[in-house]
This record gives sequence, C-alpha cells and structure tokens, in this order.
Amino acid sequence: PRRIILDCDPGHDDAVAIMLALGSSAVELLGVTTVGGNQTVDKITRNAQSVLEVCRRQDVPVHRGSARPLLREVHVAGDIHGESGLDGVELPAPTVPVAAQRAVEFIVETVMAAEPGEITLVGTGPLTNLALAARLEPAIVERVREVVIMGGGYHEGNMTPVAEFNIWADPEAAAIVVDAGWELTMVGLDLTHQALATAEVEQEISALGTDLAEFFLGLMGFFRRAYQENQGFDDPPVHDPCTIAYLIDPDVVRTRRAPLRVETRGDLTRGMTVADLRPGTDAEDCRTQIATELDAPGFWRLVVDAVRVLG
Ligand SMILES: Nc1ccc([C@@H]2N[C@H](CO)[C@@H](O)[C@H]2O)cc1
Ligand SMILES: [Ca+2]
Repeated sequence: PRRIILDCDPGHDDAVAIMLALGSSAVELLGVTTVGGNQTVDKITRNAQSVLEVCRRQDVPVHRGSARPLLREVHVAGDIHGESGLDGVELPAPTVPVAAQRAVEFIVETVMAAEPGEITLVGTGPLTNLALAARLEPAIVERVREVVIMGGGYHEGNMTPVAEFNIWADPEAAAIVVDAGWELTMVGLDLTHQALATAEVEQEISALGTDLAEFFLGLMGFFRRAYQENQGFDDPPVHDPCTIAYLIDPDVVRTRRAPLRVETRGDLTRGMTVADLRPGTDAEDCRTQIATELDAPGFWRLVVDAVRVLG
C-alpha cells in the first residue's frame, strides 16, 4: 500500500480524505499532521482527533503543526467550514491525547527512518508544515516518494479569481514545496470541482445505514448549504479526498506533466499557481504534474466503498 502522512486542516473535505484513507487497503495512514487553515490550529487538531474517534482509529497519531503561515496573516474559512471547522456533526471528545512530537518533527523523523521512496506526503491544507520540514531536513526531498497536494488551479481560483485558498493562505510555503525538486502532483480546483457530492451520492451513502454514513451525511449537509450560500454551487465539490483517490487508483485522476511555479509577490495574483501548459513542456524529466480530469463515478465508488468498509 501507499504509506502516507496526511497534513491537513479538517475541514469537511479533509475529514472525507481521512475516511477514504482509512477505508482503503491501498493506503496506509501513518499519521495525521495538522495546520491552521480552514480554522485555527487548535480547532483543526481537535477536529482531526474527533474524526479518528468516529472512525474508531485512535491508533493513528495526530501531530499538531503550525498555527499560522510562514509570513502572512491567519485567514480562516469560517464561511465554508463554520465556527468549529467541522460544523454540522456531533464531534466526539478525543480519548487519546495529541502526540507530544510536533508535526514537522514527525514528518522528518518518519521519512528519514523509512527507506528512500517509501513515504508519500499528502497536503490538503496550507503547506506551512511541509515547507518547514523541507527546510529543517533537506534530505527528505530526495527520500520522499511523492508529494500530492490539494491546492492551486491552472485555470480556476476560489479565494481570488486566480488563486486557491490553501496556496493563497501561505504562498511562500507553497513556493518552497513546489520548487523543492521532489515529485509533486498538484490536485487543484480544475480537478476537484469535478468531485461534486450530488444527491445520488448522498443516497448511495445513506443506503449504507451506518452511524458513519450518518456522520458523512451530516458533514455533506453543512458543506452543501455553505457552498450554495457562499460560492453559488448547487452541489459541493469535495476537494481533499481526490488526492487519496489518486493514490488508491491513479486511473481515477488524469494528470499531465507541466512546469509549476507559485506567485508570491503579485498583488492581484497572490498565491496563483502558474502551470506552463504550452506545447512540449510535458517533458519526461519534469517532476511536477497537474491533475486535469476526474473519473467521477470511479471516485465516488472509492468513497462509498471506504465508508462501507469503515462502518
Ligand atoms: N471556500 C473554501 C475555502 C477553503 C477550502 C479548503 N481549502 C481547499 C479548497 O480551496 C480544501 O482543502 C478545503 O479544505 C474549501 C472551500
Ligand atoms: Ca483542506
């Protein structure tokens, strides 16, 4: 299985990413690291613990990470994720304390203790922790098998017309991660806006008839209303689990190699991910790639199967 660390800011769709990782035998979730993003890192960390409680996987450690971006001010996404960061469901109190080791140390130690090419880092929040890890121990860059991020977009934005929230929140961290030189797959809004939680999806989940299915529906109910009221979407795009689906079954996500950079100095373009899609840029030795097309039925089949297995 792909052995991963999930750096995240749960967040409704981060929670689904955790459930998909736990419910699939193709992925081994070694630990969850948290970062301020959708909400403050205290709330995010508590949410991560609660999701693991609901999934009855308290064996997976939660390591707390950066409360704020490297340079920029904290901006949370309360309009989409609510005051708690996971509004819409009952969140059980954690029964296991947060790990003593901080997120960045856990990332570095896990990668350096494993064989080269064994560990995959998945980031579904601002990339502050991954940037700090690459600076604390540069040796992880050639040791990590692949970095997969939910963030950015080559033709789409949400925080601004040209920037996606995770990248916009900490553009300097994103630039460090994107420029580091490791294999990096950007699963941006162009892809994740195809992962819409339709009524049909909700019916399939509801038919499972388990407590976990109800938890999922509670998450999606709030996320749907928030997206309708604030972003004008009929059905909510469930961004973060697309990274996990790509690892479970690469055929579910079409990718294209392309040089990738992050704008950190722009005024109108703060946090823009600039992909070079001109002819001939998809060279074999290009170490960054972007996700372009989702097999939506295939994606949702993986999600429903995971919720069923976990239930
Ligand atoms: N409006 C909005 C803001 C932030 C997010 C979060 N950031 C990413 C999408 O921009 C996902 O990781 C999701 O958790 C989603 C919607
Ligand atoms: Ca997220």
